[in-house]
Formats: sequence, structure tokens, C-alpha cells
Amino acid sequence: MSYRSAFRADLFAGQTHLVTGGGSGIGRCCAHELAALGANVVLIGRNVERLEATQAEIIEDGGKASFYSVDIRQEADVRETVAKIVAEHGRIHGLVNNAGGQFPAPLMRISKNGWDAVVNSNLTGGFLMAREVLNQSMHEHGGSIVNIIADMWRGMPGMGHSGAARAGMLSFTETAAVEWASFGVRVNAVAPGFIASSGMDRYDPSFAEFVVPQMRGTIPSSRMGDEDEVSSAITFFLSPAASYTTGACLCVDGGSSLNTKLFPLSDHARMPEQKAFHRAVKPQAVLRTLKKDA
Ligand SMILES: CCCCC/C=C/C(=O)SCCNC(=O)CCNC(=O)[C@H](O)C(C)(C)COP(=O)(O)OP(=O)(O)OC[C@H]1O[C@@H](n2cnc3c(N)ncnc32)[C@H](O)[C@@H]1OP(=O)(O)O
Ligand SMILES: NC(=O)C1=CN([C@@H]2O[C@H](COP(=O)(O)OP(=O)(O)OC[C@H]3O[C@@H](n4cnc5c(N)ncnc54)[C@H](OP(=O)(O)O)[C@@H]3O)[C@@H](O)[C@H]2O)C=CC1
Repeated sequence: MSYRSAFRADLFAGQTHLVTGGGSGIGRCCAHELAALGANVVLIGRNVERLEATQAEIIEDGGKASFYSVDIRQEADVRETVAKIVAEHGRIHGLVNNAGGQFPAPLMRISKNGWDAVVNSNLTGGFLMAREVLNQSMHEHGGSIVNIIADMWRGMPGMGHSGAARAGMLSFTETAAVEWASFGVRVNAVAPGFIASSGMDRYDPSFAEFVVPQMRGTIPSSRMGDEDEVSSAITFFLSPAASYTTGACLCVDGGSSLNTKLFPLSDHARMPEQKAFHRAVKPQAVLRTLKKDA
């Protein structure tokens, strides 16, 4: 196995875990980690080439993976896909609701279709996946669901459709955690901050040109996160280490959601000792980081 997880190698042996958006970025990384921990991973996304490539990488590494090309916004397709997975694999142990995305735009320029496309991707699609996995498997056998949201704690200016959807997904997480606890189902959320994922490459370069220079002054950790740092938070929630944790949200954001512009990060946050600290902690993550997308 080429993926160096921080978790025990047989943690998910014999288990089936679904990862939506598993063909790229954070989802691809997470699929690698779960497969390296023994899981039979089912990748879900729309683009067949990306799904095939991730499946091939996992199999080449000695893991087990299959995929379904599905738009998670299509209710009938989601229902049918989950039925096929249950027929093929038996119970579903884990669902990572990671598929999603948005486009940068101020609220005043978002069309109804644009709003719907993003809300359906980041809220309704996740709900449909979770509901079908619950009804077709987890209500009988239990399981763990992890919803990927975003740093939307003080609104999400420039991406208001996504912020509204992610806030909704957090509320959904909390409600499902309570309603489904008696089935032995835990539902938690992970809120990434700025992650240097391949997904970021899907934006116009002007987005990075605008955002990256601002980052140093807003992220206490003074760097973007890596895909594997989100994946390990997801893995924690899926694992028995989180067996008494449900309805929780873990921010993986280098502290950015706690920062306030009233007291800007001062130069001491970027002093040489701080830089040395970052160099000291990064290599651990790099060891576990995947080869980047081609
Ligand atoms: C503060 C920064 C924090 C950053 C944190 C987050 C980072 C990430 O999430 S990393 C990257 C994650 N990946 C993506 O975001 C993927 C790229 N995005 C998309 O694919 C789209 O945003 C999508 C999710 C909406 C795609 O959905 P799709 O159904 O394929 O959309 P359509 O092309 O059919 O368009 C529907 C509707 O939306 C309007 N629209 C789409 N893109 C844009 C755009 N860039 N600007 C303005 N409007 C857009 C499109 O025009 C359609 O509306 P109508 O024209 O009114 O029909
Ligand atoms: N990178 C970051 O800084 C942050 C990312 N996030 C969120 O984390 C998640 C993963 O992002 P990241 O890996 O960076 O970006 P990616 O763009 O690489 O990942 C998004 C994945 O979702 C899939 N997807 C999107 N819409 C649908 C759909 N309707 N049906 C099925 N699959 C879909 C895409 O596959 P396909 O196109 O093949 O369908 C793609 O694999 C996303 O929800 C993202 O918004 C949140 C905060 C920060």
C-alpha cells in the first residue's frame, strides 16, 4: 500500500465505504486512505475517466475499489445505485458525503439556476445519499456518515449559495444524528478551510491570485491544508475511535474560522520560529500525501 495512514492498517477490513466525489481531490485521497485500511471502497461521481483512474490506482496499490457514475442530485439514480451497491456488497458501513462544489460569484449575480445547481449539489444530493444509505442498509445494521461542509461560520461572501447549502448540511447532520442514533448510525461533519486540493484547480486562476495573497493574514497556521489532513478527520469519524461522537463538526482549517479581522494576525505569527514550527510539522503530512493528480 502506498498510502501511509496514521490509522491501524486493518481498521476497516471487510467493510464497505462509499465516497462521493471519490474521483478527485479530497474524495480521491480519502478513498485511498480507506482502501489502505482494508475497506472495500465504492467511488461515486459523474466523470467516468476520473473514477476509473482512482479505482485503478487503488487496485494497483493492492486495495479494493469499484465505482458508479451518478449525479447525486438525481433522486431515482441515487436510489438505484445504492440498491445495486447493497445487492453487490451487502451492508454499507460508511458514507462520505464529499461530492460538491460551487463557483465564486457575489449573491447579486447568482441566477436561480446557478443557486439551484449549487444547493442541489451541496445539500440536497447529500441528503438523498444519506437517506437512501440509511433506508437501504444502515437502519438495520448501523453505520457512520460523514458530511463534508465548508468554513461558512460567518457567512461565505463570494460563495453565498454554497455557504447557505453547507449551513443547511450542518443542520441536517445534527438532525440526522438525533433521529438515527437509535439505529446505531452516527452522523458527523468535517468543515475544511482552504485545502490545496486538485479541486481548487477547477477555478479560474484569477480566484487563486485574489485569495492566496489574503490567506497569510487570515489563517493562523499560515498555510493551506492538504487533502490527507481532511481525510484523516473523516477516517476518525468513520472509525470506532468516534463511537460516542455524533452530530459533531470538526473544523480542519488551520484555525481560520477562529480568526477575527478586528485583531489581525500580527507579524509575530510569521516570525522565524513560527516558520520553523511549520517545517517541523509538515513532513509528517507529506509522508502520507498522495502523488498529485496527473
Ligand atoms: C472563500 C473561498 C473558500 C473556498 C472553499 C471551497 C473550495 C472548494 O470547494 S474546492 C473545489 C470544489 N470543486 C468545485 O467547486 C467544482 C467546480 N464547480 C462546479 O462544477 C460548479 O460550480 C457547479 C457545482 C455549479 C456545477 O454544476 P452544474 O450543474 O454542472 O452547472 P451548470 O454548468 O449546468 O450551470 C448551472 C447554472 O449555474 C451557473 N454557473 C455555473 N458556473 C458558473 C460560474 N462560474 N459563474 C456564474 N454562473 C455559473 C450556470 O450559468 C447555470 O445557470 P444559468 O446560466 O442561469 O442557467
Ligand atoms: N478544497 C477546499 O479548499 C475545500 C473543499 N470543500 C469541499 O470538499 C469537497 C471536495 O472538494 P475538493 O476535493 O477540493 O474538490 P473537487 O472538485 O476535486 O471534488 C468535488 C467532487 O465532487 C464530485 N461531484 C460534484 N458534483 C457532483 C454531483 N452532482 N454528483 C456526483 N459527484 C459530484 C466531482 O466529481 P464529478 O465532477 O466527476 O462529478 C468531484 O470529484 C467539495 O464538496 C468541496 O466543495 C469545502 C471547503 C474547502
